[in-house]
Amino acid sequence: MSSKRTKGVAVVYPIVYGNVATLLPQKKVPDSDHTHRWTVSVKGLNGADISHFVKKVTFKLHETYSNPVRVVEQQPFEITETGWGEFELSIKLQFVEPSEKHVTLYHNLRLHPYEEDGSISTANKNKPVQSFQYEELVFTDPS
Ligand SMILES: O=C(Nc1ccc(C(=O)N2CC(c3nccs3)C2)s1)[C@@H]1CCCN1
Repeated sequence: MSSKRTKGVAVVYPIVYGNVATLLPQKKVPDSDHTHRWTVSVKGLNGADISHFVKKVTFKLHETYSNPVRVVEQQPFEITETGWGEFELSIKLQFVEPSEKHVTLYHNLRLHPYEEDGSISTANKNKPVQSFQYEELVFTDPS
C-alpha cells in the first residue's frame, strides 16, 4: 500500500450492521432464563467481505455478559450469544488504513417481532427476527 494519498478523492464503503434472533426451543433452557439466540454482525452489501478495509471489530455487550468486550479480527465480524432481553450494544470498527480513525456504531438488539404500533406481534414465533441498519463509511484522500 503506497504512502501517497490522492487528494480530493473520497471512497465510499457501504456496510450493514445489526442482528438476527431466534427463539430458543423451551426444552433447551430448563435451568436458564435465556429465551433467544442472537447474532450481531457487520458485513458489506449482500454479505460482502469487508476485511479488505476493516481490520478489527470490537463488540461491547451489556456488562452482565461474561467478557462483554468481544474483539473479532477476521471475517465474519459477528458474535453469537443467548439472552433474555434487548439492550444497546456498541460496535467499534478499526481499519486496515492506519490513518483512518475508528468508527463506533450503536445498535439496539432486537429479539421480538414488533407490530407497526410497537406491540409485540404474536404471528410466527419461529420466524427469525432481523434488525439491520445501512451505513456508508466515507474515506477521504485514500492512499
Ligand atoms: O433486557 C434488558 N437488558 C439486558 C441486559 C442483559 C440481558 C441478557 O439477555 N443477558 C445478560 C446475560 C446473562 N445471563 C446470565 C448471566 S449473564 C443474558 S437483557 C433491558 C432491560 C429492560 C429492557 N431491556
